[in-house]
Amino acid sequence: MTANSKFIDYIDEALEKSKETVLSHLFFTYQGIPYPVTMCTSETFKALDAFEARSDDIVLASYPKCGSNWILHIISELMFADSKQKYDYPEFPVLECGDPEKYQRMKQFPSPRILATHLHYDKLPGSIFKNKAKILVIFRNPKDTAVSFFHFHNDVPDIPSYGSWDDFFRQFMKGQVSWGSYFDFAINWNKHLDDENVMFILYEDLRENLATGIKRIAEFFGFSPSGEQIQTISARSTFHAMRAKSQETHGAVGPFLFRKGEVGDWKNLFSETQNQEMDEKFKECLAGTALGTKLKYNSYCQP
Ligand SMILES: Nc1ncnc2c1ncn2[C@@H]1O[C@H](COP(=O)(O)OS(=O)(=O)O)[C@@H](OP(=O)(O)O)[C@H]1O
Repeated sequence: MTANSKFIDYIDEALEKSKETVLSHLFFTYQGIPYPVTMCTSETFKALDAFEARSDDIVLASYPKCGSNWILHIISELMFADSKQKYDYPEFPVLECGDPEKYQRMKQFPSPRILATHLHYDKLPGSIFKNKAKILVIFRNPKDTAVSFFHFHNDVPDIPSYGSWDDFFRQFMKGQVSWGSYFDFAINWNKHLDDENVMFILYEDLRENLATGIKRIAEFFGFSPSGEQIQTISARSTFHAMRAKSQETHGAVGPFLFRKGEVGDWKNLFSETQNQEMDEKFKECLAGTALGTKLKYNSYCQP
């Protein structure tokens, strides 16, 4: 990613819009889900219905703050190892963000195109399934996800802040945050983890063993990096390596986006009552499900 890429331009534009936006005006609702007015519009959502996916598109699906920029980086490294061509981000990679004409422009882009998305499964454009694009879905434990989301709002100077962690927690649990409820997102995906062309990856597993995760991702998308290339990509994809380059890759927001990259940071913010409330919600929504097991909640969300 270069300093002049569309990626940084788009983030800077969204930050500029955020400066003039107060929290009470940050969201608009489209088909029942709140989205930030600084990044999404209903015109773009309508245009998205007609988006034509390709079978070789690389789809990266995640709820916000579950590591999408990490996976994007790994994929672009794999593409570089494969073809020696840098993926130049001709467009901001989050499919649902941007102007409605972006889908027309995207028709001209060479394959493979990288499509990141925070959309819930049932809001994804039908052509992704019809044309059998491969989808990598990345999940992170809900407690660290919430904490990362809160800090993003409250640490980035131009993004509307919440009054306190307690305020944010209340809204997160109600799903009144950008891209809606973590739990609805998870319930929706739970039914599709074994679908053809879908692969699941857990943030915490990737952190535990980056090289193994990169190998799995490469195999899924049909890249064949050598052992040495896997090692090089792993070294370039650690939190510290990515944070060190974050201003270059993501502009002013970089150091806030690559904040801590830890597992268990929730222990610094969750009260006993909030722990119990989220444990109950997890039980109600995901306990005993395939995704509930894959999230390893007892390992990552218990004190
Ligand atoms: N390499 C690497 N290793 C470990 N963790 C990493 C890495 N890259 C990004 N991150 C962490 O991912 C969190 C941001 O998630 P997203 O990229 O999905 O954010 S966004 O929704 O696109 O804004 C954010 O988490 P927190 O640090 O907990 O806030 C990032 O630090």
